[in-house]
Amino acid sequence: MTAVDTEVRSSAPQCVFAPLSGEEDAAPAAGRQVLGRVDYGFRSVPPGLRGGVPAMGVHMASEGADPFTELWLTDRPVRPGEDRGLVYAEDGEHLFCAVRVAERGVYREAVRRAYAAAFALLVRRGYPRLLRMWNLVGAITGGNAEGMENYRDFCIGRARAFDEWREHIGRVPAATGIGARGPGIGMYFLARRAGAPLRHLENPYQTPAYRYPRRYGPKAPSFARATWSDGTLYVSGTASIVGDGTVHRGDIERQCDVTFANIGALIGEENLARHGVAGGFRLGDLDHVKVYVRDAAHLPAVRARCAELLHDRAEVRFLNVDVCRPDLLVEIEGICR
Ligand SMILES: O=C(O)c1cccc(O)c1
Ligand SMILES: CC(=O)C(=O)O
Repeated sequence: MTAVDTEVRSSAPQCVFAPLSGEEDAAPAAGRQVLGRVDYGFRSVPPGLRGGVPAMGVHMASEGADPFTELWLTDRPVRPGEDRGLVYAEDGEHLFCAVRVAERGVYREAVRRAYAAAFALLVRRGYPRLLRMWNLVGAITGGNAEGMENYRDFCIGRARAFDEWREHIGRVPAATGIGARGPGIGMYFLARRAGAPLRHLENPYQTPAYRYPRRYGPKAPSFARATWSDGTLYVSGTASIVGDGTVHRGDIERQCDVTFANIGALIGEENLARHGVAGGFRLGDLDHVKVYVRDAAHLPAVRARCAELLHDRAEVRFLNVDVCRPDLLVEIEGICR
C-alpha cells in the first residue's frame, strides 16, 4: 500500500541518481530545474555555484563502490544564491543548501557556526521547516585533538545550534551522519517553506537518538528516524541498533537483517498511524537508497541482500565508508513516496 497524500499535488523535489558529473556540468534534466547537486565522487570539492547550480563534491566513492551524482530537481523556477560559505537554491516551496567545514583539531564550534548559518539562511529566506540533513564526516570514528571521537565532537556543535535556534527551526528532522573518505565535514540540507506541515517519526524498536544515554557521547545525536513531508518519507541512516545498543557485532548478515527490520517497522502502516500519517510503506517502496558498508569485503554480501529485499527498479548505491560507531558494519537510508 502507498501512503495516502492528503495534499492535492506534491511539490516535493525529485531525487535523481545520475552518473558522476564533471565539475562544470550542471546536468540539467529536460523541463526541470536543479535545486542542488552533490557529487559522491573521488575527491572533495567545496560548495559553490556551478553553472548556476549549488553543488558540492564529497569524497565518498572508491574502487568497488559506486560513484554517482545526487540531483534534487523541481519543475518550479529556481533562484540560486551564495551566502557566507553556504550555497543554496529555492523554488518557493523548498530550499536546498550545502556547506563544508574544513578539517580541524576540534570541530564543535565550526559545526555550530555552520549549522547556525544554515538555520539563519532558512529563516531569512522563509523556509524554516528543516526536513532532511546529510552530514558526511571525515575520520568519523577517529579522535580529535582532544582525544574525543570526531562524531561526538560534531554532535556537540550540532546540538548547540539546534538549542540556539529551537524557537525558529523546531524539532530535529531525519538525517544521515556517516563517514567520508576525505577530511572535513560536508553537510547539506532540505527545508520547506514556513507553515508547511511536517511529521518527524521515531522507530518503535529504537530509542530516539536524541535521548541516547551519555555513554555514546556528551550530547546525544540531533535527528529523527524519518521525516514525512509533502507525500514523501525521508528515512534516516538506519543501522543494527535495537533500543540504544548495537546488536550482532561482527556479523554482517544479521546486521543487514536488523537494519531492514528496523526500516520495515519505521515505514510500515502501524508506525505511520502512530505519527498521524495515513497509509504505509514496505521495503519494496524504498528508492534512492544509499547503503554504507564499513568493510569492502562485505560489499558482495550486502549487495546480494539488498537485491533480495529492495525493488529491482529501485536506485541503490553502495559506498565503502566508516559508520558512526566502530561496531556498526552497515547503514542504510532511502526515500519512500
Ligand atoms: O548523527 C546523525 O545525523 C546520524 C543520522 C543517522 C545515522 C547516523 O549514524 C547518524
Ligand atoms: C546509526 C546510528 O548511529 C543510530 O541509529 O544512532
